[in-house]
Amino acid sequence: MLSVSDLHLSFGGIKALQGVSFEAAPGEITGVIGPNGAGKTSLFNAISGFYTPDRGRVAFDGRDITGLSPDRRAGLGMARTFQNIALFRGMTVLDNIKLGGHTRLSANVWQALAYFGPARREELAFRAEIEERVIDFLEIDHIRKAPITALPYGLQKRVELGRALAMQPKVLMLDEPVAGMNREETADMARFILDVQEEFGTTILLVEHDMGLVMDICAHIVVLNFGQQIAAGTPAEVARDDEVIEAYLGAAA
Ligand SMILES: Nc1ncnc2c1ncn2[C@@H]1O[C@H](COP(=O)(O)OP(=O)(O)OP(=O)(O)O)[C@@H](O)[C@H]1O
Repeated sequence: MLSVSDLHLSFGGIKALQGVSFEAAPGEITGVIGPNGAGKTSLFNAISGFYTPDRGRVAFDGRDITGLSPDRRAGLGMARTFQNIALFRGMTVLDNIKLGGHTRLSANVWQALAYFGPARREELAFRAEIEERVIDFLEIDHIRKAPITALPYGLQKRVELGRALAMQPKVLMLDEPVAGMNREETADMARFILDVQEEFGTTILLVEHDMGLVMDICAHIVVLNFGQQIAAGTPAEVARDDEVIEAYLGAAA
């Protein structure tokens, strides 16, 4: 479904990724973990097309997409959320979710906004159906007209997930979906992520610091440290890996 091979990316002298290779299995949740600065967000940006790797390849559905723009990748069925919520804060929940269907999360957002005017009727009806499904699925009907700024943080993150789902992605990339959440919000989000996987069969790639969540919901985990992939396997396998333990203990020290 989604695979990266031998990805290298550097910023000046900093080697953010040094030969990362793995495959996100179809319909499964793959976690990417690692201490601060390990390269997780850089990896996400390279996969979604915001950064161009110095070397290596990103493939999606058997096709090499390394050179494609984020727009084109989104068009193929890749959606993502961001570490810092990237919603239109002055707009309502519903309008943000609508944007998921219309935009490809890119610099072309204004073009997408203009689309609301001349859009074809059937297209809009079809979109509206998807939007309603997403709203229902994420249990956010009661806040559909609320501006984003009026919502607690946990709900904002849920709306951001909704916007990604409105794109009907084949691959959903979640960058720290529970960062900053309290326990209840985290449990809710975990349930929604599992429901997405179960109901839509979506392939999910997850970067997250909350180790409990990663261990609970991921089938497969990739561990990065200083841009290198130091381990990969099931939660149980990586949890007992000496190099992983060392990396985390080192980071905590
Ligand atoms: N745009 C950038 N310009 C320069 N350096 C960058 C840039 N993005 C990331 N880096 C550097 O690349 C390395 C990897 O950073 P990255 O944000 O990918 O790590 P991370 O694992 O996501 O960290 P965190 O868990 O703190 O979010 C770090 O040393 C970081 O400072």
